[in-house]
Order: sequence, then C-alpha cells, then structure tokens
Amino acid sequence: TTAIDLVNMTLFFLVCLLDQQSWQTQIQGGSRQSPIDIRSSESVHDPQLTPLSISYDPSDCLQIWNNGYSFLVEFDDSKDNSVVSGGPLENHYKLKQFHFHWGAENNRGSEHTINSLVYPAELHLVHWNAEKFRTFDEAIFSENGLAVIGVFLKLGRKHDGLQKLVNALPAVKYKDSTVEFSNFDPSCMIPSCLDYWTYPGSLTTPPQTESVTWVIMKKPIEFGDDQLSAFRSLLFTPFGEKLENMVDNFRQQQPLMNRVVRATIL
Ligand SMILES: NS(=O)(=O)/N=C1/NCCS1
Ligand SMILES: [Zn+2]
Repeated sequence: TTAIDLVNMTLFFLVCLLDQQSWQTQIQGGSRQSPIDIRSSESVHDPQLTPLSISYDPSDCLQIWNNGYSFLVEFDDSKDNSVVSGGPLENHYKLKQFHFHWGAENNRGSEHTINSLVYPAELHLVHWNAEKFRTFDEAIFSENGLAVIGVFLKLGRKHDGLQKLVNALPAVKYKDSTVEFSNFDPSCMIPSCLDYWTYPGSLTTPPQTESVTWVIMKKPIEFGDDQLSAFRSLLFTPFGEKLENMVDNFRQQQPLMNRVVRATIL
C-alpha cells in the first residue's frame, strides 16, 4: 500500500464519519418533533389511507417496568405475533411496549392535543419496523424505524380491560421495579372507531429521535377516576428516596414546521 492509498483510505473514512454524524444531527435536529397540537380543520383527508391492521397476541406480554418516567408494559418481539401494518405504514411493525402519559390534575396529561383540547392521559403503543431493521434499538435511530399508536383517555366509566393492569401497579410503585405480567391483550385499549390522524414525528422522550410515524386515534377510550389515581400513585423515585409521585410526565408541544397531518374518514 502506497502512502497515497493510505491518504485516500483515511479521507474516505473521514468522509463516511462526517456523513454519518451529519445524518445523526439531522434526525435529532428538530424539524419534526413531537408532540403537536392537531388542528383538525388543517389536516388533509387522504383517501389512500387504508384502515390499520392491528393484531396482538396476549401471550407475548412479559412484564411491567417502572423506568422512572412512566410504566412500560413490555412484549416479546422475537416472533411476528404482535404487529401493526397498513394505514400509512409500508412495512409491518412489531409491538415492543406500551406506556402512558398523564397529569397531576384532570386538566392536563396528554401529549398530543386536538384543537388545543387536552385529555387527562394518553396511551402510546410503540412498534418497530422489523422488515427494515434487526433490533428496536437500531430502529429508534432510523428513518421509518418506529410506529407509535396514540390513544387518548378520557374520564368516565371504569375500563374493565385496564383493571388487570391497574391491579399490578402497586408492585411497580418505585423506579427500577418490575413485575411479571402476562396474558394481556392491548387490543382492549384500541377504540372501536379506527379513524386516525397520521404525521411524521419523533419520540417525545429521550433520545427524541425523528424516527416515528405517529398514528393518533380520533376517538378516546374511557377509564375511571380510581384507575387514573392508580397511575398517579406510582413514583418517579426509587425505594428509599424522597417520594415523588409520577405525574405530569408529558412533553411540551413542538412546532409543526413543514409538516402535514393526514386524516382518514373511514
Ligand atoms: N413517548 S414516546 O413513545 O414517543 N417515547 C419513547 N421513547 C423510547 C421508546 S418510546
Ligand atoms: Zn410516550
């Protein structure tokens, strides 16, 4: 290898490194951050948006984990049994986990809003593109890596399907606690009306990468005051430290910038 070859190889390596870093900056640069306020009158009806195909296997449900920001219900994503496809998605995406965001009081809690209307809580069902990427962690940092279904929760009748989850929450009161949790079908939290808005966005929690296709269900589901109180009884803090109730775990809204929110009318 001549000295010229070494210089060329070094230059090639540096160019690749800079390109990769500039791309990383782009996906975290802030041109498509979430959450947003969805202004229904400004959304565009797209007749090409097909219904979502959602299929979950309750036996994929593994555990609940208090990660110090929310509680995550985690799924076995080693098979292809719990997946979402269709709608705005070009591939099938595997369910990895779901979690919620909520407020200390009923006038706040959701991350997305509809014409500035806030809900007391919002469910996120997090899926990753298993056709294009090998792992969830790879997908988080990749274009079209994730699909998150957002479902608003409004206060009303007790949600019977949610109660099994609520009953398990005392076991994960403290940050970093986990509890085995099996045979739970998240389909019970999908509204019967499958109309949705969709837009390109980001994770709302770190690393806030711009890798998410958001699908926000138009209709909320209902749950009871006692169920929301159980969410609020969780703690941000680990056992033995000062008690800080896990509340107001939602991100401030982000500018829409150069994005269009598309809507179905099914
Ligand atoms: N709230 S969210 O779903 O956008 N944030 C996440 N962070 C890591 C996986 S999901
Ligand atoms: Zn979330």
